[in-house]
Amino acid sequence: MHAHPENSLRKEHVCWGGGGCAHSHHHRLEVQNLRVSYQEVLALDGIHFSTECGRSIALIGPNGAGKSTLLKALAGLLRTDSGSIIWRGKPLTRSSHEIAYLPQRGDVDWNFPITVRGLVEMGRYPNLGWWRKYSRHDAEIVQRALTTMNLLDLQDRQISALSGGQQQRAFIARAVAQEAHVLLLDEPFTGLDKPAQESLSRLFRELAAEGRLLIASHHDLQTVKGNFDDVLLIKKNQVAFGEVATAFTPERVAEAYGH
Ligand SMILES: Nc1ncnc2c1ncn2[C@@H]1O[C@H](COP(=O)(O)OP(=O)(O)OP(=O)(O)O)[C@@H](O)[C@H]1O
Repeated sequence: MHAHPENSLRKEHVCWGGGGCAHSHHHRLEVQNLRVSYQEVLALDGIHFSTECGRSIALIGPNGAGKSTLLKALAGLLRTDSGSIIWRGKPLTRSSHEIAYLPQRGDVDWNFPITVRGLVEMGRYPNLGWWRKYSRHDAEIVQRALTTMNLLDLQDRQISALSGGQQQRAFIARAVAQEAHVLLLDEPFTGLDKPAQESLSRLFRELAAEGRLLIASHHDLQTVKGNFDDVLLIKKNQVAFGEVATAFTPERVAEAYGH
């Protein structure tokens, strides 16, 4: 059965989503000694961390540090050279509907002709086998995602006719409809004004409280504290990982940014 977001309990006991979540176990994501390269360019090396549903992680590092690469690798979209990504105890070898990836704004064709509802409905397709029709259950989940993300009034709008904040919300609604446990977001705050950033940050807290795992690349060092539980600092290699309060020190930031 599918857990309703509104039924989700306390974050230390609950993983969001359907089935198999014993209260004594957490859905864990473990990354072990990950290395990724593009032909001769080594983009990531020695990335290793372990986390669980209910956390939000800021992925920080200078330009070219490998943030997008790591998010794509976690989404199962890239071939890795070595190391492993273990999701719920099993190696992740390809993309999973439990893990949703939201690309950088610049990588999305916002003129693609699709309505908000159509985009959110796309979230159901990974769950549909070719033999199964889009059901009333699917429609309910889409409706709930649109409601949760406050998009009901905008559902018939083309995504090209939305503000940046609304576009982000529509993409997150798609991930919610997908019943993703893990949300990988590439620079979700970029291009949003203050109110939209604040509402997105509130939404992140809610999604984490529901028991989802959020990993977002982030450029604004001033807003890490308060918006995220943990930080993963990288510069091709891993510089630090841990709770923001302890791992996000000026020394580590200087190490990652090289000054
Ligand atoms: N398709 C590609 N082919 C070759 N090299 C690539 C490719 N994509 C990324 N790279 C290289 O891999 C490294 C990591 O890039 P990545 O985009 O992951 O960094 P990033 O931390 O997301 O950067 P930014 O903050 O600028 O978005 C860089 O050296 C980049 O030039």
